[in-house]
Amino acid sequence: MKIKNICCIGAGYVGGPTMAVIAQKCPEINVTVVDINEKRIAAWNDKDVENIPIYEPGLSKIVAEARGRNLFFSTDIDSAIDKADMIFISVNTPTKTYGIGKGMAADLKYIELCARQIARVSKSDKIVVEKSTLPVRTAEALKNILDNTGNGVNYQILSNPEFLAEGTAVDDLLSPDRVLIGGDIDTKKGKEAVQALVDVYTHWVPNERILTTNVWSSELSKLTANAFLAQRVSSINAMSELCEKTGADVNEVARAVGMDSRIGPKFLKSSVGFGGSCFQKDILNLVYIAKSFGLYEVADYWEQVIIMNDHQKRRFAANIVKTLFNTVSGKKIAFLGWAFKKDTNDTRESASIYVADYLLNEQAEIVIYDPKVKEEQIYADLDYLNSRTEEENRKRVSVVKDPYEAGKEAHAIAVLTEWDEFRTLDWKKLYEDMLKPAFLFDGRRLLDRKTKEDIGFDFYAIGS
Ligand SMILES: NC(=O)C1=CN([C@@H]2O[C@H](COP(=O)(O)OP(=O)(O)OC[C@H]3O[C@@H](n4cnc5c(N)ncnc54)[C@H](O)[C@@H]3O)[C@@H](O)[C@H]2O)C=CC1
Ligand SMILES: O=C(O)[C@H]1O[C@H](OP(=O)(O)OP(=O)(O)OC[C@H]2O[C@@H](n3ccc(=O)[nH]c3=O)[C@H](O)[C@@H]2O)[C@H](O)[C@@H](O)[C@@H]1O
Repeated sequence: MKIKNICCIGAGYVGGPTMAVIAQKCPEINVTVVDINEKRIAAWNDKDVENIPIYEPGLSKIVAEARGRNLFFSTDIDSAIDKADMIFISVNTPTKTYGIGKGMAADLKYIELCARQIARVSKSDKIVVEKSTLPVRTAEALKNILDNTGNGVNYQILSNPEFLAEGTAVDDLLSPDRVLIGGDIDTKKGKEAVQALVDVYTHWVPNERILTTNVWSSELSKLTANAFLAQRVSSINAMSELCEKTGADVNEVARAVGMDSRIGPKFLKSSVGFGGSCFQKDILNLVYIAKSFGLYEVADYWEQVIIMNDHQKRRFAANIVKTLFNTVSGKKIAFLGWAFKKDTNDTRESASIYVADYLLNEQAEIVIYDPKVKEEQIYADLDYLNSRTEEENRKRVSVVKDPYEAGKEAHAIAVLTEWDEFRTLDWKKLYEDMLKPAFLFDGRRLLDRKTKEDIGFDFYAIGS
């Protein structure tokens, strides 16, 4: 079966870049990305391709090539569903904030709405692809909704989780470690559906990197991959605290350990704690699923990854207070970085939000500089926590466009994101403009200790 029309519901960090690459690589397939968010769709359609709503290196060029040719962005969801032979669901699946499973389970209301809309609109057979990260066995619920509409349409459900990381999305999509496709491989129609999606990817992904499994393995593999990745960060962060007590250096330990080919060198960078929209959400979801099957030891095991991460954020903040003679009340602390990692403007679950909140509770004054994050986003992140009034957040936190302004007359500087530009700042100038003793806290192991101490800083770095 040859796919001619693809529809993707959800034009976010995953739907947008993924479909742009599919459209670029498969010029004979029409790809329409739809969303209920009109502003977002308008931004994807902006005449100036640099204004597309997601910043990812290399993305605007791909969009420029395919948009209007075989890549379209639209709010007409019904018509795109109607035309499509394959529909990707790429909507958000946040942690539930209400009801049963509050704070743990994935909120599947957006997924269900998509399924109901597909069921209502479809007149011809469809392959429905789960692109969002979902709890294992969600495909069963989707199939139930789709098959019970009684309009004679045949649906095949596939799971095709996405493994891209923000900041490197385009490279990750163009040359993925693997593409995972789960389907009903025991039936003829199921096999055909899997093959149809395999044929889309083989336009640019080598066959040996395309892995097919049953649906449940595919759904669970995505949660597992994120849990393992986050676990590595929590593992090295746990060691960072021990390093600080013993005179070992976490970078040296990571290097020594990572050279063991069974362990490998990646994802062993100690930090102030992992952030991003997915690690915490997906592990909480895994913990919830394990508990719902009565697997309490499994749940506790994975929950520890989150507990360690929360501890790392808290202890970084607590160390600032302790080092500044046990009080930061009324003291100015400069933050370099607010994004959850470099090369993205995404701040979801960024460690900086929680470090700031802790210090604000201790009555600090915070001045923030980040090269890509907008002021309104920073205030929105703090307001969302509900720790104090919006007025108070604006009174005690300021956002500046220049790192030197942030450092002026500060008691301390804290590096929260590993932006490359922070390495090459004029640290001598920063030092001179600060109050003395001038404290510098490196939450990313970005800066060289010796040169900073030679300048005169009281220097603290995670894990050394
Ligand atoms: N952000 C990332 O780097 C990655 C995310 N994922 C997963 O992909 C999924 C999507 O994540 P993001 O793209 O980051 O989310 P996002 O929040 O950036 O985008 C989701 C979009 O879906 C739209 N939407 C929600 N309900 C809709 C409906 N009923 N009809 C039409 N549009 C609807 C929203 O308006 C929003 O624009 C999540 O399950 C996430 O866990 C997976 C891999 C990487
Ligand atoms: O499902 C998802 O959303 C995605 O989640 C992560 O991607 P992402 O969160 O975009 O970025 P990462 O590079 O994984 O970084 C996550 C956090 O961990 C931190 N980190 C990462 C690596 C490391 O060694 N140390 C460390 O502290 C980063 O600074 C960042 O805060 C995974 O890497 C992707 O494979 C996955 O598709």
